[in-house]
Amino acid sequence: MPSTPSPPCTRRAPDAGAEAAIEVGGLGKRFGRVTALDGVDLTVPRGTVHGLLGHNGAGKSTLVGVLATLVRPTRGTVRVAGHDALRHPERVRRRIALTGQRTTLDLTMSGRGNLLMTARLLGAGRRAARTRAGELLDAFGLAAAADRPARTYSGGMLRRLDLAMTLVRRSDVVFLDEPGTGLDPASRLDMWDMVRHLTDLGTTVLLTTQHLEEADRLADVVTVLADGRIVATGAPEDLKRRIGRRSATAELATAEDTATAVRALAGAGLRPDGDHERRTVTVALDHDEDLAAVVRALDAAEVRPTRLTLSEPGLDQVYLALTGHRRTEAR
Ligand SMILES: Nc1ncnc2c1ncn2[C@@H]1O[C@H](COP(=O)(O)OP(=O)(O)OP(=O)(O)O)[C@@H](O)[C@H]1O
Repeated sequence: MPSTPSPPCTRRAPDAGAEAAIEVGGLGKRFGRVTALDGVDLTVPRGTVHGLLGHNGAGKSTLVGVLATLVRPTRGTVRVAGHDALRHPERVRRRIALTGQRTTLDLTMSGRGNLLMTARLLGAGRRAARTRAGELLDAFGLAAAADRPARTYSGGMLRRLDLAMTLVRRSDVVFLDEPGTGLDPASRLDMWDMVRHLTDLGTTVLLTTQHLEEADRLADVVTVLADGRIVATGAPEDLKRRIGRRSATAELATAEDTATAVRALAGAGLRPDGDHERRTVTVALDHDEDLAAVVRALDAAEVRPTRLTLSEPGLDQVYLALTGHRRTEAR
């Protein structure tokens, strides 16, 4: 755990005055006949977490590759951490960190040893390296295990050490790929806390994830890419409000009740979706008055649901509505 953990769901207001950490305009990238990015405009304010969502092949890795100066775009402008990434990629590289799901740890060495070695390789003096390693071990809740070989660490501890390794050099922008993947629920929450903690230190995080809960919990703003274009961008709550739908689901006692409920709700001008096998009927609540209409229609038809549940829209639903793709869970 970080020494001063931030609440996991703190949302940050963009700092309008400050220069954005990432600014991309009219970005295009073609690989032969494949258009991987097609006119992407993106601004990420400093000190925020930005979630990048998209189906397989949507262009996420290409976009991160361009931002991290690993892929040269076909057209467009790219500024990262205050530098033009196309004209001065080396300046950008000094200000960013990129973590994948592969760990580059030496498991025979201790956590401290790994951090010290990386700091020294990056040119830090002995004392500066020790100080930085100590800070990171504290911040990532690894101080007690600092001098044990990393092979004795749990999966969650290794992921934390891996993230700490990418932060040995202080970076303005950190690119993270699915930080919660492969962790048990408690370690995943710890990891999310840790990512939020990065923004407390002024770091900007661009998070690529297929896990919508991760994006929902972590990101101040989410951008949804589909086929190389941005199809939506906004705070998760805004996207859910704008694109998602509330719905009510009635569970019925018998197949006959289910059929009656579907008829009654359709007769009331609603759009029921009956699942006769499960004996449920779901109705999208497009208007404020629709919930009352559901109850009235069922009552008038003398159908008594065994249960009536209300569902608030999730990011899953938003994603599906925007991209037509179901998310692929890799967990
Ligand atoms: N080096 C390359 N050569 C040819 N085509 C490429 C190359 N890199 C990416 N592409 C293509 O560009 C498109 C976008 O790929 P990209 O890897 O950016 O998507 P992604 O959203 O990261 O997908 P995933 O979630 O599967 O990693 C895809 O059609 C992909 O096949």
